[in-house]
Amino acid sequence: MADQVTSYIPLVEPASLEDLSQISNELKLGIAEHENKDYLEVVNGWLKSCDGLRLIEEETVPVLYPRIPGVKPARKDNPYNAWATKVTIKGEDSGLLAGKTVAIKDNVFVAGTLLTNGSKIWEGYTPEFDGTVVTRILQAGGTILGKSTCENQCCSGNSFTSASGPVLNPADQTRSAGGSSSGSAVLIAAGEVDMAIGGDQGGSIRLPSSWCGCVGLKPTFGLVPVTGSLGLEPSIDYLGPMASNVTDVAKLLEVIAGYDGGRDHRQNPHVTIPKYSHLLKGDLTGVKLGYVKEGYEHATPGVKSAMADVINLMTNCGAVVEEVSIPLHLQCSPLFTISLTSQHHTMIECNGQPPGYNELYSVSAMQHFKQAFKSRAHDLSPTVKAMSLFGEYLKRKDGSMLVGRAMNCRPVLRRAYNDVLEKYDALIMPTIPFVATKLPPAELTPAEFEKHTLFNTGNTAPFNLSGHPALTINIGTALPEDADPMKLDDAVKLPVGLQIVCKHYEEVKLLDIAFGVEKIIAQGSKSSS
Ligand SMILES: NC(=O)c1ccccc1
Repeated sequence: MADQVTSYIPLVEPASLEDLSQISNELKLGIAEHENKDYLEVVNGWLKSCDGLRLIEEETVPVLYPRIPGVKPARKDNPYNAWATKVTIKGEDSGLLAGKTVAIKDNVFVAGTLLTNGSKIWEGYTPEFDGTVVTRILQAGGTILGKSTCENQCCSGNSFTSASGPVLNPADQTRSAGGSSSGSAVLIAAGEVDMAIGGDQGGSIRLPSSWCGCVGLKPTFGLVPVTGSLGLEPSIDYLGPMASNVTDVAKLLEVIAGYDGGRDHRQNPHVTIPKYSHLLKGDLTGVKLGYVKEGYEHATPGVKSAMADVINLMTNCGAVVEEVSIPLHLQCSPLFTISLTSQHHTMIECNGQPPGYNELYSVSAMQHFKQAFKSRAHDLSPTVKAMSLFGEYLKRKDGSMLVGRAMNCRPVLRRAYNDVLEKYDALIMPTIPFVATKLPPAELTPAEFEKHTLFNTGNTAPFNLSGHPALTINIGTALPEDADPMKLDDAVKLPVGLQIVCKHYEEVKLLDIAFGVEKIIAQGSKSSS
């Protein structure tokens, strides 16, 4: 039939008189009972006109590389619980990622492969197209080995909230791997993949990278398209590269960065993508670094000492490191709380994809979420439930003004960092002021649960709000504060991450500084062994 184009039009029943009179009463629209039938004609006329959608083709994303559905590996093949699903997808024979294996965080679409987003809510959902980053990895010759476990709806900086159970830190399996891209970091640290895609709304790339000893980059807002992934809140959603070294992070960034033809409203079409991986020199001579006092004051002695060591090495290589103060850095946590919690509720009300953006929507994901949320919202984690409660409460109490007020602080925060970045090439601070904590016990009250999920984002979330690119790189290890003082000789030292932050779109400089740090750390460990 010539007039039949699209596959699927979501069904909405025609309105009844009762529907309209109920809504107009609730909204106090001042519509008289006898007028309702006129309004019914207008409303149902609009609804009828929506049938016309059938005549217009829908933007679809072709799946370019064949694959078979994945499988969840058996426990013995998944010692850290870092794989959500294993599926091998081979890309082009050549390209920047030829020979590289990649894991994809389980909030990103891999067509034909189950997606869980760490939550039972998504049980049974299979996306029908690939996230843009997935397509780009395959086009660049990468081989995808599967989906990595992530925290429940990505709402945690720890690694115990996934519906499939805790993800274990390879350095000490009683400890957290960090999250929410927990599996991505663990698979890199355990040597199961070369690289991984992570997602980050408050630190979820950098937190697990830091605690597992990887390199992880949250790019400038909008540099990497998030098309074909499940977000939390459109103004703090990011995808980015993770790997065991700076060169691989630069390569993966080079492949996934860049304009996606308008499928992601966050992107600027005029940004050109440098060949990041060709531009690494690692010369720290004359590089000016601002050591953010507020990001460091609360660090544990072990983390402070690792930071002091790396600063010493950097200074020996000609870098200039000076303490800087940015008081807002410590004061902006309510901005994150408001974006994450109340705005996340908006996402839930909109089935994960708020209307009004000029971008690609996954209608199947919206449909799945809608049905699942109706029947099994009880399966969400206590943190996500608390976010729903808070968001709905704010909505009922006109809290949207609070959201607006908080959003208006964002440019001020951005300027506070930019003012300092006028005088320094980069800001530095520990990514997390303490090393990996013990995985919590299974039975937690909602308040304890919340504490264990939102406790480590103090230095990371500000840059989700400000949009700056922020990278974490391992600078050594430290003893955990809670190590048994009687058994210090047996205690495992755990990775410490250095966070480096540059101006918007200065990923070349950021990666180059990180490359310099990587070099001196490698030299340092050579000379000390
Ligand atoms: N998705 C995130 O980045 C996140 C991190 C930590 C806590 C909550 C969310």
